[in-house]
Amino acid sequence: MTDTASQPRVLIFDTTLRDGEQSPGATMTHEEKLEIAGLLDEMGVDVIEAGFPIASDGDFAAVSEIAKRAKNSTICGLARANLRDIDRAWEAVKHAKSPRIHTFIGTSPLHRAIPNLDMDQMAERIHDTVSHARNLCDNIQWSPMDATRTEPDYLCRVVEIAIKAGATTINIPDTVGYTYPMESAKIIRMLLERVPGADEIIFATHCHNDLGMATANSLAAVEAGARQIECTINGLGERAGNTALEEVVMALRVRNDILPFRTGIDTTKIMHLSRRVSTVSGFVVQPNKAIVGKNAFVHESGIHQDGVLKNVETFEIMKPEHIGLTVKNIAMGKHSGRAALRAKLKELGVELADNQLNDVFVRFKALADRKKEVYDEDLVALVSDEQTNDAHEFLQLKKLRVICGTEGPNEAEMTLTIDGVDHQIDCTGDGPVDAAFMCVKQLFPHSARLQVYQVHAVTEGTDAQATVSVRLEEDGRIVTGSSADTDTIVASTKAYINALNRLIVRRQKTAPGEDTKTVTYHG
Ligand SMILES: CC(=O)SCCNC(=O)CCNC(=O)[C@H](O)C(C)(C)COP(=O)(O)OP(=O)(O)OC[C@H]1O[C@@H](n2cnc3c(N)ncnc32)[C@H](O)[C@@H]1OP(=O)(O)O
Ligand SMILES: CC(C)C(=O)C(=O)O
Repeated sequence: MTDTASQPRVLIFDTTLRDGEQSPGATMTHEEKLEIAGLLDEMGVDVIEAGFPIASDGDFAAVSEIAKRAKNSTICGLARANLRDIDRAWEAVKHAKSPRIHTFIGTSPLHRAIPNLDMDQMAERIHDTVSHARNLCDNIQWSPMDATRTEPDYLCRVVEIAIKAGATTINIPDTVGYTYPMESAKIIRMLLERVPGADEIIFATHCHNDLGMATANSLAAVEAGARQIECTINGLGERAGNTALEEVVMALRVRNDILPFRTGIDTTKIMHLSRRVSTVSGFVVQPNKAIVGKNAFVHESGIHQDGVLKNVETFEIMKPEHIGLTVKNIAMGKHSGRAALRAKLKELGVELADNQLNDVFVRFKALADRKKEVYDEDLVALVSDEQTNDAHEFLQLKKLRVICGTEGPNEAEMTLTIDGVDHQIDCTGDGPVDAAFMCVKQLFPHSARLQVYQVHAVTEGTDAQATVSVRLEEDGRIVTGSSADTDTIVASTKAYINALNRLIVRRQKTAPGEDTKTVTYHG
């Protein structure tokens, strides 16, 4: 085990609430911002950029409240290079135990042209605004926006001016995600070598992910001497997003052999924060997202499953517990092999001889060809005596037609196959989903209560697939069902029926109140 205590510290600056919130559609409520800030503070984030106080009264109120509540983190407010913005940012952060003002201006030729300032005029503006900020607060961060497309000589010149005017952190933004790792490192090295006073301040890196290199560029900057990484949870941020906090923090932990730097982050809080940010921002984390994607610790292919069962390190470079994920799933599907099937069944309390396992394996593969994911209940059904020759589902939706719209009543006409026999009914309801669910209830009476009903669009557009998940509860037994279809009503009905089929299996396997555990693989 490496002793990291003596390693140089890299500060983690989280901008989920400022740059992250700039993701189109990611607006968070006041309460949500306070909650996320509280979690970031608890996790050990060094600096929280809580917002852009001049942008709106809402932003001002959130930054002020976060500043008052923060226990450990420095609270930072963003400001353009003008006195009004800077004063407003100070008003918002000044009650923090540790306040910071972050002021910026675009220094590249393209950005200098917007306010129509020449190099000298811009240099003067930087001097004046940074000096003004420093008169208010002794913790000042300055950023030359679009630094990676700024002429190197001019970048050195303005960084020197900002340091002389009192900036304590100089952030080098790759605003448009344009740089690549060697260049990112080169810029930091150049500034450290050429700018007088550079060794007395902290250099930060703020990368965007337009070319998918934000994490690599941030780590390269650290290797070259940057000691603050700006990042967001789940990589949220303008356009393709920012450097993902979870990626840089875990990279520094996992590759501490070649990146010998420490952070103050309690990595076991990562997963929870990722889920909360995803929920409050409405930005679903892609399943294959590094570290926090739902597949990041899931092994579906037989060879991988066999490997992790024998030695988890064969296919995992970090432990799920390190990010606060205590269990991980082995997803049973068409690519799974015998080793995984045996392990899953063992968790369900089923031990089979080799020949029995082979039989079950053949039927499991046939089922997996028809179902995207094979659930615990499906496996239980596969091996049970009464269903040995029948992997078909007890309830099947055969036909559904709905009539809905502005004029009521909403009506559903359904044919449901129950244990191989077709049954038909028409029902009305409060909306088409309610009418369809009513048909199922009439044809297959049950006392299960709908606890959760969730609809997600898989893609954009009106032809997008809807994925629906439902959770039912009956006598303490809880089952979930899900389905996807381009028709939301069909997906909803199938998800409901899917849950009922699992409930039927569950009823046969457990007494009321005695819920079976979810099949999971503990690494
Ligand atoms: C790279 C980044 O992420 S930078 C941060 C970007 N974030 C945001 O813009 C989110 C919040 N922004 C807002 O709410 C609004 O844009 C506001 C309130 C800041 C300004 O709104 P408005 O006054 O209507 O200006 P508008 O948004 O149309 O244009 C931006 C103005 O800021 C100026 N500006 C942009 N950057 C800077 C800067 N660093 N320093 C000084 N002025 C700047 C522009 O030149 C433009 O000025 P102009 O109106 O005189 O031409
Ligand atoms: C304000 C600055 C740091 C920024 O967000 C960027 O340049 O991307």
